[in-house]
Amino acid sequence: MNDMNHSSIHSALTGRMLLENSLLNKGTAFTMEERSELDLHGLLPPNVETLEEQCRRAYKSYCLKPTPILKHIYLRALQDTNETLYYALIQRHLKEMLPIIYTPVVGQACQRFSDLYRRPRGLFISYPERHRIDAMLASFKRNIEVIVVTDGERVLGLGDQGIGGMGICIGKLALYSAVGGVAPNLTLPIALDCGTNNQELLNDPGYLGWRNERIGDDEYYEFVDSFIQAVKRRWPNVLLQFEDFAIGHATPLLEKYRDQLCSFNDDIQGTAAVAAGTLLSAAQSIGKKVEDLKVAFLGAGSSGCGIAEQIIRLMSSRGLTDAEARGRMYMVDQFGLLHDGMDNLRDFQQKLVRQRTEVESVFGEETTAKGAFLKDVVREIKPDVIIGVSGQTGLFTKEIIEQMARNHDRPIVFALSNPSSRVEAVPEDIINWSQGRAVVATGSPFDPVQYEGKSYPIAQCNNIYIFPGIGLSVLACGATRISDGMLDKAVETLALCAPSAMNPEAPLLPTLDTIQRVTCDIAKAVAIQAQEEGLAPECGLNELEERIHANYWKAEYRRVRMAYC
Ligand SMILES: O=C([O-])CC(=O)C(=O)O
Ligand SMILES: [Mg+2]
Repeated sequence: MNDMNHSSIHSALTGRMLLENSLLNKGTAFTMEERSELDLHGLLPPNVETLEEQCRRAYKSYCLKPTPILKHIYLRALQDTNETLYYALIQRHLKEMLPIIYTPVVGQACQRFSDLYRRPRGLFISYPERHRIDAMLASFKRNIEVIVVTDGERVLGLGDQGIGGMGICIGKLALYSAVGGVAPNLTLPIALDCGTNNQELLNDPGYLGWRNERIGDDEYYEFVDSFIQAVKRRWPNVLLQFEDFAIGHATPLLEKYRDQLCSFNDDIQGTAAVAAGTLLSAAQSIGKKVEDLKVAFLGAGSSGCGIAEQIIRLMSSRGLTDAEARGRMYMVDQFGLLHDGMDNLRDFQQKLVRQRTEVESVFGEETTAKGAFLKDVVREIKPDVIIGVSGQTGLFTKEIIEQMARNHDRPIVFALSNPSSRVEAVPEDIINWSQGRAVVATGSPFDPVQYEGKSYPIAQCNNIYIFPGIGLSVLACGATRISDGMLDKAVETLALCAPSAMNPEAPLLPTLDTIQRVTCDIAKAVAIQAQEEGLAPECGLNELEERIHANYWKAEYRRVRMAYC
């Protein structure tokens, strides 16, 4: 049991060194007693503040920062100075600060990572230093329970950002703590520096990563493998989240390692789970059965195909055969609707393609040869749902949305590419072009849209609704793997928690003021499933609930005492 919420902390550090440690530092909240015991007198202004007072003061400074990226820089500096205050502050202003510490502003922080770099956080493992991985991991004396790792090759929809990908790992882990209650000292962000093919970074004299083109696949897989094996030696029970790997690497890495250590890919499985959960809510709110829907995807990379596979499992759990469910998926990429006559299909696309003969009979030979694009698919197939994971803005055109609105009374439109600058169409346009009838979700946050006197909330269909719950679950129940069954439970639970489950006019996803409670519900459902599958030791429901509660770290100060060695 994790008693860190209540007990005092013993610190071997005193004086200035203690104030430099962001996990232990309380700044002006060190009491006079602590200041005496820990040699802090004179190093702090004399007025002792409460956490609440510190939050008010920090919020004032935050508000003085004129732009989102300056606000981000302020919060990151606070995180590196005093983590308890940082989390207390963002939990009090979650709706306002989430877009600053996470998507979309974190995208800019990744793009400008080297310019903004100030203090060490996390681990940078570069290819030329690959022989030192064990020593690097050993240098972290703490026990680590959750790692988010990236190679920075596909950061959000912003492409190759080299070591700038560290920014997204830091952002994800901040949410593990702020939303999922994973104590920050148990988390570690890692950037695997395999070089970069981003010419701008390579030309930038200030770039802090390894100035080299990305290594080839043979070296790459060997490098990642030595990293994974070192992690398994150092922290065999850690939960490892793969983040923002490029499409060619994401699925092979997931397939190779998901049975070797407790791991999952956030962009494939996390995004898939939140998208399927949101689709279930959307179907309920328009009075349709999810298994009756036809779904077209724009983008058939690892995320798009991951979402399709998750929806197939959802439909199969509701009575469809696997083949019937697959028959409802239409994957479109830059070459058109995927069919089995196409060259260069990736392994993970093979099971999602249509038959060429079928495509030809619907679209004709000429269109099939050129590629049947989303507008053709929407016109001829009349999907109930379009899901954009293309990483490119503007691809949900007025023509496509108007056609969707002609086909269906309540078309479902998910524009999931991140950050906001990459969204397939902005919600305001989707609502206007469909005369207020489209059911809309996006990956990045958007304000509600006003249309003809009515306000339309826009669901943020982002994996933030999933990964913190998985982390909390693993900590509480000790799961050794993340199975498909566990993700299916996250999907069902998310949809059950959606306000639209009670009222079809209400939002499709839980609002942010309830996200911590929803995360605990997801953690519980996922843990029960892990136990049923033999992936976690059995315990009673009460004990499980207690463990979730006990593991939920709270951003509160604890008495710091001197450790006498
Ligand atoms: O980070 C986010 O907001 C969601 C995500 O994983 C991605 O877009 O790669
Ligand atoms: Mg991602």
